[in-house]
Amino acid sequence: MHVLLSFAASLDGCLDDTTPERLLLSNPEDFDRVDAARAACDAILVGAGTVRADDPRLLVRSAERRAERVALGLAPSPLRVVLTGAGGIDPEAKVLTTPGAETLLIEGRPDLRAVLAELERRGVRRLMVEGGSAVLSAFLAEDLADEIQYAAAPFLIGDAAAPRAFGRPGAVLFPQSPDRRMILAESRALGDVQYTRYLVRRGHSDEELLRLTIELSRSCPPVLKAYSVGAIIAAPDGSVLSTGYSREPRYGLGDPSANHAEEVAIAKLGYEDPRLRTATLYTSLEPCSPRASRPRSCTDHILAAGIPRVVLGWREPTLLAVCDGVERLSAAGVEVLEPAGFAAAVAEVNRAVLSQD
Ligand SMILES: NC(=O)C1=CN([C@@H]2O[C@H](COP(=O)(O)OP(=O)(O)OC[C@H]3O[C@@H](n4cnc5c(N)ncnc54)[C@H](OP(=O)(O)O)[C@@H]3O)[C@@H](O)[C@H]2O)C=CC1
Ligand SMILES: Nc1c(N[C@@H]2O[C@H](COP(=O)(O)O)[C@@H](O)[C@H]2O)[nH]c(=O)[nH]c1=O
Repeated sequence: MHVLLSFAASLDGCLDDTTPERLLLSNPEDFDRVDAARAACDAILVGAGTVRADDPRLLVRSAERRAERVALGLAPSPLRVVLTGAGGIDPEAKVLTTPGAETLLIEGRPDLRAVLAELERRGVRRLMVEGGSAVLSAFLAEDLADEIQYAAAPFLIGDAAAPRAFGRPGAVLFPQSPDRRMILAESRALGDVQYTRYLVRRGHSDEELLRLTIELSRSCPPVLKAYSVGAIIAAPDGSVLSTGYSREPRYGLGDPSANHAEEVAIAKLGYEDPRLRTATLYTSLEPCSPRASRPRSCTDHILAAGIPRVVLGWREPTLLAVCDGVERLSAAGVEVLEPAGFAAAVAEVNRAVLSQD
């Protein structure tokens, strides 16, 4: 299961102030981003403290997004999950009484791994954890988070008693330490809010890095005539050197709407970077060759950069073009690996492109 933590915090790291009113850290643009993230999940989880403080409904707000979910055969809003310990929650809480989604109340503070196993049993593949402080910290401290979506609000709270995003400094031992830096997957301004997305490293295997390319590919601006692809370039010890995704806004390559994941990841380093000569390029979809939108295909870029090893999630289907990337790379002496078990997830990200006549 993919576990995504989502929160907004002030510049001094607070999730809230100490007044009883709900503090809005996000702006309308950012709340809309959160709404889209909710709509892309199977379940939204919060702790009892958040229900007591905010009394949220935890529903997808946009009628259009609810309709899109229904068209895919899903419930209009994801399953709502509330964790409580000894305290319980008010039976009149909106999360229990507002219609629009099922609510699962998990009582008695079970082990979080058992919670995830239960949700998996119910078919949850993407879980969004929306807070609060104790629950976000617990998921990170127990190394159960795959991704963090963080909105920084342009003000300070300045109150030591206000809840912090991740516990008190020094009080929790987080595995996401300076020795295990997270991967910066996205950062952009949404009005006066800075939105940042990190992917959390939980291993160094080929499969782990390939899985993260698929998560990166979910950032691609969707279009019907091109695939959504994610790419990561990593050193032999698994440390990430660069990332890219299709149509990532990056200039210097030409029209950004034609950008391919692999070329962006390579361009961020430059052909002359010596680390490319021992690196592995991970990509959710076979590198293109030939290419209609630009003279140089991603296969050309990989060969020109001297990258000796490529790991891919899915061979390009014969739909938009006939791709011979794997053959060309192999013929040039590049080691190409295609681990099993990733095709369905890549196809799912690209379902709109693949379902065209
Ligand atoms: N800015 C933002 O994006 C967000 C801000 N917030 C803010 O966060 C604050 C609430 O945070 P907080 O008080 O820490 O509450 P939480 O929402 O993190 O809930 C904590 C409670 O969850 C229950 N629980 C069950 N299992 C666990 C577990 N394994 N680990 C931790 N808790 C568990 C316990 O309930 P019990 O008490 O019943 O034992 C515990 O007290 C509010 O001020 C809210 O406004 C919340 C969400 C997002
Ligand atoms: N205040 C705050 C957040 N708060 C989160 O939103 C929840 C309320 O959602 P709703 O169900 O729509 O009422 C609340 O319980 C908490 O999880 N989130 C953010 O992205 N930005 C913000 O500024």
